[in-house]
Amino acid sequence: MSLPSSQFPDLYDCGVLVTGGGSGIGAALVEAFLRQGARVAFIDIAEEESRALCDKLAAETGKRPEYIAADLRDVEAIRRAVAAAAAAVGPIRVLVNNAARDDRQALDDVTGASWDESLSVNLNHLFFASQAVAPHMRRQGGGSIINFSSIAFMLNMPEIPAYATAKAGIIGLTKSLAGRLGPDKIRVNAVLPGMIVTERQKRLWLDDAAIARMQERQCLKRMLTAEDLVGPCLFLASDCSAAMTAQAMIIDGGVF
Ligand SMILES: NC(=O)c1ccc[n+]([C@@H]2O[C@H](COP(=O)([O-])OP(=O)(O)OC[C@H]3O[C@@H](n4cnc5c(N)ncnc54)[C@H](O)[C@@H]3O)[C@@H](O)[C@H]2O)c1
Repeated sequence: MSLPSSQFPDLYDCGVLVTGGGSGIGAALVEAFLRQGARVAFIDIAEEESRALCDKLAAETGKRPEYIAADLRDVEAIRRAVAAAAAAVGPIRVLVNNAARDDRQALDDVTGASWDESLSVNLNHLFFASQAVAPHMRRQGGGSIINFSSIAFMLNMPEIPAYATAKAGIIGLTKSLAGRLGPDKIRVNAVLPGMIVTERQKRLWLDDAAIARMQERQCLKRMLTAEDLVGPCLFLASDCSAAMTAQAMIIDGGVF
């Protein structure tokens, strides 16, 4: 599938920050916002992959996103990265909290440290990136924050207890931030992807049988890809969704 052709004029020249933009869905979003004419920065821990993405997009689109290397598990690093992003692309009006890591773990292998680490890579940074970006959005009279949750927390997936907990927590976080930031005209919404077949997912977790089983549950009988998240995220970022906040949008081909 290719990127949707729709243009959102209010995203032109707009400062956008995507976390985990170096691969998968985040990379598709970095490209999509660039193609809208936005000024795009992204944070990622995977330096080689991220720099390769910047080179590829610069060659293909004539525009280079700003890559900021940082570990989102470190709150001070988040604050520095958001400041660096704003210095590079100007005031941030859209934040996409996309980064995560869906490691599998057997129940008996979970420790206090591994549980905390999972919440720090899958939940905590969404709050701290939003906190760091809020003053920039306030100064511009508003903004849009998009939080990546997952339908995984509504399925019986026994091997991802901390990830599922984080993804459920993101719905609560979204509601709370939307209430706190609404008076500043900052909207906060969540997206819940279904099974999105990326290279990483195929390499680590998904075989043909798992993909076929999920398609059996979907209303739409096709594989979903990273590009399927682009239209919903552009819509939530743009003023087309100006009255929409505190919502959770499921993009799963009709599993739920
Ligand atoms: N792919 C799916 O099927 C699916 C389904 C539901 C929800 N989601 C959600 O969508 C989002 C994107 O998923 P994806 O499949 O594209 O994932 P991905 O693993 O391909 O991309 C995640 C990115 O985050 C980066 N990252 C991980 N830990 C980091 C850290 N500590 N600091 C900075 N960057 C870090 C990775 O390097 C990577 O580039 C995630 O929030 C995921 O939970 C994905």
